[in-house]
Amino acid sequence: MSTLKAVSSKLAAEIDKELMGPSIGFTLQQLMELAGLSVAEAINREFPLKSAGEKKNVFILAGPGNNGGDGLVCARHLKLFGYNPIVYYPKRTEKVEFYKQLVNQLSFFKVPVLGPENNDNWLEYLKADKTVCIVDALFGFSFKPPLREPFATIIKEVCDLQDKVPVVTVDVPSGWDVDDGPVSEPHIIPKILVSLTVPKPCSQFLQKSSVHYVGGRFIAPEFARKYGFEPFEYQSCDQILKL
Ligand SMILES: NC(=O)C1=CN([C@@H]2O[C@H](COP(=O)(O)OP(=O)(O)OC[C@H]3O[C@@H](n4cnc5c(N)ncnc54)[C@H](O)[C@@H]3O)[C@@H](O)[C@H]2O)[C@@H](O)CC1
Ligand SMILES: [K+]
Repeated sequence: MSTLKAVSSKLAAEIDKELMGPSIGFTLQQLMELAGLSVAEAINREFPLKSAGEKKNVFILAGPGNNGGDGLVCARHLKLFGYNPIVYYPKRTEKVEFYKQLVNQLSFFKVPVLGPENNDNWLEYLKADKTVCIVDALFGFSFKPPLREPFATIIKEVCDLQDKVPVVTVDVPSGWDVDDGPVSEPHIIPKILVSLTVPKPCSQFLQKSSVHYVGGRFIAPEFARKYGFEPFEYQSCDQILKL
């Protein structure tokens, strides 16, 4: 088991900037692909299809920023893994071309993407008895409370469901303060958290029964140490590590 280290929202943004800056030169698309793949791998690890019987649906809630983009990528990989992903993407970032491309890729794989054109009635499409988990990819480390609509309502709806359908959170539980944890009621209680690159301080407020993974395997050991944490000891070709 690794020692749990966390970086603040401010430091997480600096890490992101340096990874995509001129000296390292990752593109956002590259990092997002690896981030989304790691979330899909965590879902497959926790809810392998062979033991999930008839349940194959995974409901992905995708937010307006890069956390939402991770959710779109995750949906595509889940489809390739044999799940039946359904995406609700209420507020699309039309000005960034590659978000449109991610949606086109989902339609190429016949993954439904719901939104205003379905009157935003995502709950009608969520069949609790057929759904393995809900993926919370609404907000990540750039979220600043208080929640604005329509997301305040969506998060309340998730909270009403979370006793029946487990929530898998991407990087930061949506609606939580990245540094201070849950700041409003009701709040999302993830069964599984996949922290990307390195956990954020709010992860200390996870319930003891929750499962915590780190994913987004894209940094060199020296880079981790420079930002004050020990590199995570991923095994073999795994994209995730249980903390
Ligand atoms: N280095 C990494 O670890 C990487 C992180 N990625 C993901 O990128 C995320 C950060 O992405 P972003 O910086 O785009 O930001 P987020 O996706 O966290 O959220 C930003 C969006 O949320 C909206 N928002 C913020 N506060 C709100 C409020 N109170 N009510 C309603 N809307 C609100 C903003 O207007 C903006 O559209 C990470 O958490 C992670 O999921 C990956 O995509 C790539 C690599
Ligand atoms: K999230």
